[in-house]
Amino acid sequence: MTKEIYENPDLKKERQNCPFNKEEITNFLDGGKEKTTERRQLETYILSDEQLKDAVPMEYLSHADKYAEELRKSCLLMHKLADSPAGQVQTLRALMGAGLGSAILKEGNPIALHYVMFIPALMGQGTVEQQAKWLEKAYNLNIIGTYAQTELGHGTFLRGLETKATYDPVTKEFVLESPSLTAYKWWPGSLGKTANYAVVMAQLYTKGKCEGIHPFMVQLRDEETHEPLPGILVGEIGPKLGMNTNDNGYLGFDKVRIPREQLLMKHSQVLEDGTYVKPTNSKLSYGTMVFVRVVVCQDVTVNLRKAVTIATRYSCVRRQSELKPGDREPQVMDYQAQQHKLLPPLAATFGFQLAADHLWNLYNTANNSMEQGDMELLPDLHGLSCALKALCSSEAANFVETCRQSCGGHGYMSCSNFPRIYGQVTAAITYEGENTVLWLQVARYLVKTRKEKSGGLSVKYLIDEEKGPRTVDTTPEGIVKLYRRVAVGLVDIAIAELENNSRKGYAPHDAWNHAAVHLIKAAQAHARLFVVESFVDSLKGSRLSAPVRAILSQLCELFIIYWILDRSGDFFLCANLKKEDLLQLNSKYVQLLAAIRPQAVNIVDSFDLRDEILGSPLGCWDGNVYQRLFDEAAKSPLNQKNVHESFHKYLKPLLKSNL
Ligand SMILES: CC(C)(COP(=O)(O)OP(=O)(O)OC[C@H]1O[C@@H](n2cnc3c(N)ncnc32)[C@H](O)[C@@H]1OP(=O)(O)O)[C@@H](O)C(=O)NCCC(=O)NCCSC(=O)/C=C/CC(=O)O
Ligand SMILES: Cc1cc2nc3c(=O)[nH]c(=O)nc-3n(C[C@H](O)[C@H](O)[C@H](O)COP(=O)(O)OP(=O)(O)OC[C@H]3O[C@@H](n4cnc5c(N)ncnc54)[C@H](O)[C@@H]3O)c2cc1C
Repeated sequence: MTKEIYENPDLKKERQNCPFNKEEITNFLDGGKEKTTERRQLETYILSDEQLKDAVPMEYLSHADKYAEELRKSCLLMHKLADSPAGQVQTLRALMGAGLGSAILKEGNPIALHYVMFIPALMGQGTVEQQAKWLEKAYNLNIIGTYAQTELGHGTFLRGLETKATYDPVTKEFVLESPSLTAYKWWPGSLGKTANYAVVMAQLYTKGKCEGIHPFMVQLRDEETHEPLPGILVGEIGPKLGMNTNDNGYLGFDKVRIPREQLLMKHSQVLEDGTYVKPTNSKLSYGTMVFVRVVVCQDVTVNLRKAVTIATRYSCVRRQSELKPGDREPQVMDYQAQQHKLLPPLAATFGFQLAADHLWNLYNTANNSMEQGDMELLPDLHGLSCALKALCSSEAANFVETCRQSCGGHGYMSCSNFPRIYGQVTAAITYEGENTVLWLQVARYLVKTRKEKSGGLSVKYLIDEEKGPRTVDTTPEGIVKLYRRVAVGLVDIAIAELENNSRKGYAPHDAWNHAAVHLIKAAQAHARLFVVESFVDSLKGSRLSAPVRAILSQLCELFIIYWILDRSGDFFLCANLKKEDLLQLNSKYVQLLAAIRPQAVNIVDSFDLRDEILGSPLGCWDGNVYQRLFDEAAKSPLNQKNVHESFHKYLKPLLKSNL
């Protein structure tokens, strides 16, 4: 007899009469039907492997056992690469990301940095000969590497890094030293116990002169015994807010000698006699970070998609309180307040994905031209990658926390998966460039462009400023113009602040520091303009059926209005917005909440996120929330016996002690 598949009746009702083809949205997000098929095959290939399932929930393991268990699964995943139906590159991309990879390696991937930064650093910083020497070993996992840049005393200020690499022309070697405790590398993933090699970023000294930060290939551990090599002091930094098996570690050097050829010399060189050959652009050694910032935008979007799916399905299963006196308790998704919490992040997942796709294309174009020696696109790529990484990570972290809060007490359970999702997304605010620092990098680029009237495609609006009447048109295209006016206006306000500070007699660095609040606002407005424009333009340019276009256009309109209502001061200040315009936008916003509400479950179903990837009893497709919560509670070691042994040891004596 076929087992009746349970489906929560409320979810079942939500799914009836869906006006659009969910598969079409799935294909749109995957990049085509073939990509969807490939992804599903890969997910089945990985998720059906019983050896990759956790015998007990990771929460109940020790720090060391969590690491060992995640390393076991991570190594097993690497063995599965060869037979993957999706090919190595696609499979690795999926396994290193926030979707399929996190479904298996819930506490973090001990070898993530090998693929996320070590290999990209070898490719981006190594000569053809150096790539030939090490890349094959890296791809074959004969060596495991990390990217060791941040130190105990410095993460942001790269020019302040202390690790030294001094060239010895007699032996034709570099001598690596950590001159102080603060010079110890601190944070690199996979460094604690896993990696045996690292690309180490160090201050290069030759002929008595410091030539700045450069990348060095360094062996850390013996390839057979895994013992640290002489002069290498390495270990793990301890528990963190999340990602506790990413194996973040520390690394100190006590006069470690490496051959000259282990300076990665794609962009700059040191000749045998110690002569330094400069790069065409001194920031090319920062290239690995640019690549990862671009990838971070996609990863935080996947995490946000998971959080929104969990919260949306749960909000349609959960019935609470009384809307109409005497009526049955309503689904909490029927409260406008709940829609206001969940539908903007739902819309944001599309906006961030489309912007991230746009940035990825820019990265590939820029990288190809830089490979030919053409640096023209680098400033725009740096500015945009900083802007989008900072915006997507901070907005996604806030939205994930809102999703967690929207699920009440059950959202606070570890098994809800919100703590892990939040731990992953909030880390992205800090790593790959702390967001405030990146905003200031963006502002530097905007001010320079506005003043010099020259810059890349993403800042063209600062050069060819639109002329004509400053009317307020609240169509999507008209709203993009409002965002553009705000972006220009806030840059001009920041520049006026800088000039005002200079007139007060501030030195340039003080004038800059005392304008930081305005500079950061201008940078954020620039980033929002990019996302809004990508969202509107991508929908205009896409071939979609009328029903799909209708729902995606509603989501787009909701999202671009949401940010106006959230930042209305900027729009009053710079975009000629009037009170009546804002009231009109507010009523449009609540109309859109009501219009999208009936399709919320169908939209998150279109994300096609398997239960194993969501990893949450609150968000399962069938909506069987309460039974699943109970099943999770039953796994607690404390529930294995009615009376825990500690009662007899501690509580009973207390109860009998008549204090
Ligand atoms: C904050 C930074 C960028 C400051 O760098 P600095 O050398 O001090 O440069 P300036 O601020 O003086 O700017 C000079 C000039 O250079 C341009 N520029 C800066 N960075 C880049 C770049 N990456 N690409 C291209 N151009 C760049 C800048 O625009 C200026 O141009 P002008 O024309 O205006 O002169 C730097 O210190 C920095 O990047 N800090 C952040 C460090 C960071 O990101 N660390 C990440 C470590 S790895 C990690 O976190 C891994 C995580 C694990 C995981 O991802 O899983
Ligand atoms: C989960 C995780 C994984 C990581 N993995 C790696 C890795 O694999 N490899 C690696 O090398 N590093 C790694 N890092 C380190 C990470 O790159 C740094 O933490 C990050 O660059 C921030 O630097 P910091 O920690 O020195 O913070 P700081 O820069 O000290 O930030 C402290 C405060 O100072 C402020 N601040 C700093 N400079 C300025 C300024 N110029 N203007 C205004 N405010 C400023 C910041 O905004 C922040 O509020 C990781 C970090 C985390 C959290």
